[in-house]
Amino acid sequence: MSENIVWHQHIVDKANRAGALNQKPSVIWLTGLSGSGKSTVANLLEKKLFDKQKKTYLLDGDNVRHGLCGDLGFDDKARVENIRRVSEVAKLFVDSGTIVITAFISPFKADREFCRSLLCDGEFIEVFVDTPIEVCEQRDPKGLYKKARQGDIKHFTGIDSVYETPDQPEIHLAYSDSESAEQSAERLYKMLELKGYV
Ligand SMILES: Nc1ncnc2c1ncn2[C@@H]1O[C@H](COP(=O)(O)OS(=O)(=O)O)[C@@H](OP(=O)(O)O)[C@H]1O
Ligand SMILES: Nc1ncnc2c1ncn2[C@@H]1O[C@H](COP(=O)(O)OP(=O)(O)O)[C@@H](O)[C@H]1O
Repeated sequence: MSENIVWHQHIVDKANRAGALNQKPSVIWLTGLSGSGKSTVANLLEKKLFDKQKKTYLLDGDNVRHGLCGDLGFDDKARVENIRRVSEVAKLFVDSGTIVITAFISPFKADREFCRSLLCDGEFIEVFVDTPIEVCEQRDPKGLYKKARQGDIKHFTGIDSVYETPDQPEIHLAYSDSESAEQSAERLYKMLELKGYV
């Protein structure tokens, strides 16, 4: 924290904003390997919420790395800083009353827990997009696994960079041939409804 700073209490607060929007602000944190389906499911979920007039924002690794985190690479230190910045941004969005969906590999448990620690109880929902690396590599939507195997990309998650599996995610999207991305998004949406977030 910077020195000599004083927190300003604003007249309009998170509860006021959330009340006006008739929703419970939260962070739906999708984590998983590259190609596991985070962006696809996150997009479909945001569309479902948007169609119900909910105020949402989707923070996606590839996109955030075009701007806010464009100066960061993929070694461990850079990934920690990436998730630290994203967590702080997510917290600001929650303060604005928004339902935030994030799609970052976020390979380290401590960093995911850091985001949880910034928020109030129940505001952080960890979703483990648990697709085996063999399936991700087979999909290889951006051709990155191929490049990583050829040695053209260093520190690639699951190949020469670690992914720490969540121990107790709020939601576990276990890979199955029979559950489509649309069905996974619907399952997440129903959970949000059931638990009173929307
Ligand atoms: N070395 C390496 N390892 C993993 N991923 C890589 C790498 N280099 C580039 N990319 C692309 O960057 C996307 C992951 O960015 P993230 O910000 O989500 O990563 S992290 O949370 O900081 O680990 C990731 O996006 P997704 O495939 O959507 O996960 C890739 O498109
Ligand atoms: N059940 C599923 N859930 C999510 N993605 C799936 C599923 N089945 C196939 N896919 C495909 O897998 C790829 C996942 O890519 P993407 O969503 O970019 O993953 P990530 O954001 O985790 O890198 C997409 O091409 C998507 O269409």
